[in-house]
Amino acid sequence: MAMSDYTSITLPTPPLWYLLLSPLFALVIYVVGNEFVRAREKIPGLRGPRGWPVVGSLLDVRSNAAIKYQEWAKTYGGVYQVQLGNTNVVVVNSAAAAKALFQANSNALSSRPMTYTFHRGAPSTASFTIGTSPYDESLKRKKKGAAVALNRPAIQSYVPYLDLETKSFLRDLLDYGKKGTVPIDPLPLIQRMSLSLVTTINWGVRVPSIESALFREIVTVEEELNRTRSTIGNPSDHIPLLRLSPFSQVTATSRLLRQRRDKYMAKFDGDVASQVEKGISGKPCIQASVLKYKEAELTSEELRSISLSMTSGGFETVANSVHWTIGHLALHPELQDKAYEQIRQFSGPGMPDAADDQKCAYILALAKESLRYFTVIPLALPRVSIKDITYEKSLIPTGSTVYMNAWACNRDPELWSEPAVFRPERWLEQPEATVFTFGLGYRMCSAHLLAVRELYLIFMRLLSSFRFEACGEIKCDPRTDIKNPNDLIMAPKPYSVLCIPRDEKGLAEYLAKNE
Ligand code: HEM
Repeated sequence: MAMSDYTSITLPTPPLWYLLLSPLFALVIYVVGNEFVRAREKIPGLRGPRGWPVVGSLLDVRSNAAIKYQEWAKTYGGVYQVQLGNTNVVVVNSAAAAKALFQANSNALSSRPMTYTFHRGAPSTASFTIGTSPYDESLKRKKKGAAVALNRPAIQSYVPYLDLETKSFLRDLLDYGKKGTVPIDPLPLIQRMSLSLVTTINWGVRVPSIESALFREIVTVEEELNRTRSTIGNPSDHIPLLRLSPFSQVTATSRLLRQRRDKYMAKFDGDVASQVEKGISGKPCIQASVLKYKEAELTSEELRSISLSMTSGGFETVANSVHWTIGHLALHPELQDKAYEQIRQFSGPGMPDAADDQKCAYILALAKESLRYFTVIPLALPRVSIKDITYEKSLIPTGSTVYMNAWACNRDPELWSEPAVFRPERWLEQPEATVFTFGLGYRMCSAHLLAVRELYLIFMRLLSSFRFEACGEIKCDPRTDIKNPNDLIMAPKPYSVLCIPRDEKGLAEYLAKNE
């Protein structure tokens, strides 16, 4: 056949209806195929809501998932499965089941899921924070390094930092609140204290003021980055179809944020590394401990990952716990008065000692109650199983995603009477009860001892120095008043308080002498 014969062939024009309907056919084929995939993921024998095609139960839990999961437990029992788009999740909602699964199967539940939004584009697992790393040799090295820097003797060496930062916090409340005469939003002051605790404990470097550019940069970047770690709030983690959307800019945004974070991390890490190299014994800090801890054989990427973990793990968690609690205290003067009385009985007049290791039983109880009642990470951090687990009659296969609903476990009526009431006394009656807020098992919060010690001293000093009075309406109910219900770490809505010094002259004199 000659060439010209081919060029003369004219293809039939497809009818218009065909052109219009073919994307719809493709979508239907996708949805049907995807439903088979989703059905195959379900665990036989475990109950759970049916959910919708493609999205599963994602739309039902997009606002405050922990409360919805707690409600569903009434229908499906303490352990059930839900489908968030294509992610099949086992949700654990009772204290007994959480212990049976996360403690008794600590090793089997030692990994984390890799998500599209957060993990995509990262160079290697060594560069993830400890809390977002899957289980592998690199994670084991990082956890070993962190454990050395966060055990009891290490925490003891950080007491001077706790002392300094809590005093600075009192000074800020006194100054910005004009000795109790001007209402303030305490959040930036709380954030400065929490951030400076992280930076001094990790690198021996302070963030002395909320006016500093460094403060503003770190707060902005860390808050935004934590948003990309949301368990429920990134639909493209669970619905693969959405990843095709040209409007999905999340990954580009997180890349930019990570670049900004790398800048301040590199500066902090570099300063400590050069001190250690020159044999200068600077202030005790986590980075110096892990640099000197040769047995862990950490790579430079892993050392950086430990820094990232301390910042992302320690900043917003402590800050938000304090923020919720001050709001709640302002609404409950009777709680403040009881705490004040207990502190005075325990430590006499003057500033409570930073070296006191949580010996004032009532304030320790108040710190634990704050952790229980507000549960700032309501779904803990997601886990992935690395071995099969048998739970009652069901086999939870290797590779399953499992959420611990710490919120529901902390409010389990089998464990607590009146779980929806803030009552520190419950911890005096049941001192050995579990705080589920830090998770359980091998991947439990690496810094839970440090976190409780920080909160204890913060509340000791706050409540012995100030009375908090609400200014305008304070909405501080953790069931209804969350600022961004999709976030990983829950914050309350903004509010203002008067911080009235209990002994203005005595406090001002103490701070002038002791800073
Ligand atoms: C009120 C304060 C805090 C709360 C409520 C909290 C809560 C949590 C939770 C729920 C987890 C996941 C646990 C699990 O999967 O079972 C976690 C992990 C972690 N936290 Fe905390 N945390 C707090 C403070 C801190 C602080 C101060 C640091 C560091 C200075 C820190 C560092 C970490 C690290 C490194 C992990 C990852 C552990 C792993 O994946 O193996 N946390 N935290």
